[in-house]
Amino acid sequence: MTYYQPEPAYTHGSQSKVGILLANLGTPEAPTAKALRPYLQQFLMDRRVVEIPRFIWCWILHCIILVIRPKKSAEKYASVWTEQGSPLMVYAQQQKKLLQGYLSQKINSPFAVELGMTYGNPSMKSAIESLKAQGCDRILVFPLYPQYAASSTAAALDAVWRVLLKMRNVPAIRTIKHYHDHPLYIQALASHIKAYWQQHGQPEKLVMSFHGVPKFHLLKGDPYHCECHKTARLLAEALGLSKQHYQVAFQSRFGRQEWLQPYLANTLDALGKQQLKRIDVVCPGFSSDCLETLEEIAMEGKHLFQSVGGGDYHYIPALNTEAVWIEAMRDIALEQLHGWVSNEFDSVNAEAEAQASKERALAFGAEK
Ligand SMILES: C=CC1=C(C)c2cc3[nH]c(cc4nc(cc5[nH]c(cc1n2)c(C)c5CCC(=O)O)C(CCC(=O)O)=C4C)c(C)c3C=C
Ligand SMILES: [Fe+2]
Ligand SMILES: [Fe+2]
Repeated sequence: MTYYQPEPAYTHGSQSKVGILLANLGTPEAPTAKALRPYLQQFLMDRRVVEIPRFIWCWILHCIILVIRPKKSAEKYASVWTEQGSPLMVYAQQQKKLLQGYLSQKINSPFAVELGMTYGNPSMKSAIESLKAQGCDRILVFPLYPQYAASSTAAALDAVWRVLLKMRNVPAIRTIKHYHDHPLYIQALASHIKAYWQQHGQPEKLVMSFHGVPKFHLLKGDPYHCECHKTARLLAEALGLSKQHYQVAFQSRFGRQEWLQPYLANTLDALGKQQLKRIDVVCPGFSSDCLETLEEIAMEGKHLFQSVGGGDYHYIPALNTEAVWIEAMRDIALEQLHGWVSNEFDSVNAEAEAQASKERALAFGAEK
């Protein structure tokens, strides 16, 4: 017996690959209370997600939350479940396949893409083991969260570190912390929204809704709140929206603590009472649709807004498998893979560099 996992056989001279590990949250296996229980238990036992002291939290979680919530959440999941499974999983698998294809047109050296979930399956362990079995000794971790939050991004990275802690032959690791202000991400959002408006017309107001976190995370230095606001500002600029034409809100409050404000429910209530003729809601922090967008925003939100006098309500789908988004993912990954893969960008850069140095040499010669 050894503490460290057995390794794939090491062979001299084998070509090493680069792995891209798409990291996402995870989702239950089925829309049932039975499947929700272990998922919620793993999720809500994570200290990154709930920071209440363990002895109090274990009691609350097991005696109250895991008794009541699985059934309620299962009903919500059932309302968005597809024939292929949970929307989050379906989109994440499609994103993985598409990214693999898009990258293969740009990368000349061997690479592999895998999907790993912080909670549930495919686990981070299975994803990393699969990358290693395919010969990857360098891995880029690409969280599918544009804005950094300790409760999402750091939780995903923790799940990666936990796997590595038990590994004898640890791969080199690079991580993407965030891309909330990356021009390609902002452009992808803007062109996706513009295309939606071309087809469906434009609203009086665009609500940009982000997943919430407890307010004390912000007070203790989590940059998530600021990153959400920066995304919103850049997106509004790219769409040419002035301040009165958009609003930021935070959704999915969990528990009794104060969360980031304004709450989406209050925002929709106020906008509905103003009897706006039409609002659109978009969730820029979700790279794919999931329970939180399809049920809470597209269904519950619409009901809230219209029940107090609001007019038309459109939910603009997440980026999902839009080509602009997969291209953005590819190019964000390529920036971070610099020096690890050979690609067209490198040859373009190499050509530009060669040309620049030729010009410098000529200029130097002329000066002399
Ligand atoms: C931006 C990403 C996310 C952050 C930050 C985040 C923080 C956070 N979430 C909870 C509690 C729950 N979230 C749940 C679902 C869920 N959360 C995210 C993303 C972020 N969460 C996604 C994409 C999803 C949907 C998953 C899916 O299967 O579609 C749930 C489970 C559903 C339910 O029972 O309501 C809980 C619980 C907390 C407490 C938190 C920050 C502290
Ligand atoms: Fe969440
Ligand atoms: Fe802030």
